[in-house]
Amino acid sequence: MIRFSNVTKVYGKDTVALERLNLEIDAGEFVFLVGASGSGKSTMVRLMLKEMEPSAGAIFVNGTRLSSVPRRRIPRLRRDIGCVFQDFKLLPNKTAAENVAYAMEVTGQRRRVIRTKVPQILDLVGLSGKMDKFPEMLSGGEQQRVSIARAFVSQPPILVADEPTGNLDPNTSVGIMQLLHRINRTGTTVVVATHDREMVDVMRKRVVALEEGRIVRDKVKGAYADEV
Ligand SMILES: Nc1ncnc2c1ncn2[C@@H]1O[C@H](COP(=O)(O)OP(=O)(O)OP(=O)(O)O)[C@@H](O)[C@H]1O
Repeated sequence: MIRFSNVTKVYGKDTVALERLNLEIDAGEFVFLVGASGSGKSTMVRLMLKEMEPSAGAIFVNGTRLSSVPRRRIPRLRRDIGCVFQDFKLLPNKTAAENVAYAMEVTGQRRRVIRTKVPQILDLVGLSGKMDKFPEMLSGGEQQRVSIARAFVSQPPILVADEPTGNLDPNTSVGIMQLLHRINRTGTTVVVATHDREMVDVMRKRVVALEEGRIVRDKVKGAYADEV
């Protein structure tokens, strides 16, 4: 589903963010990318979204080599990867429902589909009573739920989250992780970059640990928590 093949990313002249990295994530997996600040997590996320190109090596998403995707087809590619960020990235002048609807509009979905799906997805993330609230009227956890709803409303095969709980308190974070887990159970491949070790241990999922742009551990479900 997602494959990094010998990927190196160098920023500028000599900042090596990833070094000959190999990783394979199968369809339906839930994978944490962990590592200290600067270890390369966000770089991996940005490469998966084709926000930039690797310096060497190749990235495949759904069997497609990203470097062969022309610029004009990037929007189509992004439809297959929902993304969630630490700072939610909601439009402040739109309500929760409008934020989700807008994401569907820009990908060309029909009005009728949007009208049906928006309430359904907001209900799924536990926000049916807050559809008409603007982001500033919502808590951080609620805002993140809106952004997850927005990322997932078209049921992409992959959902990528970069520090989704970075701005949230521990209890709220657990709720967000449980939501991502539920989304994963519907068959969506979920990749979460985080430095929240406690959360990672609780979740008992595959954990890929990065250090200075290299994978130093790759543990399947549960094994990681037992070791540390
Ligand atoms: N746009 C950029 N230009 C130059 N160097 C960059 C850029 N983005 C990241 N880097 C460098 O690449 C390395 C990896 O950064 P990256 O953001 O991928 O790490 P990270 O694990 O996501 O860190 P954090 O947890 O702090 O977000 C770091 O040394 C960082 O300083």
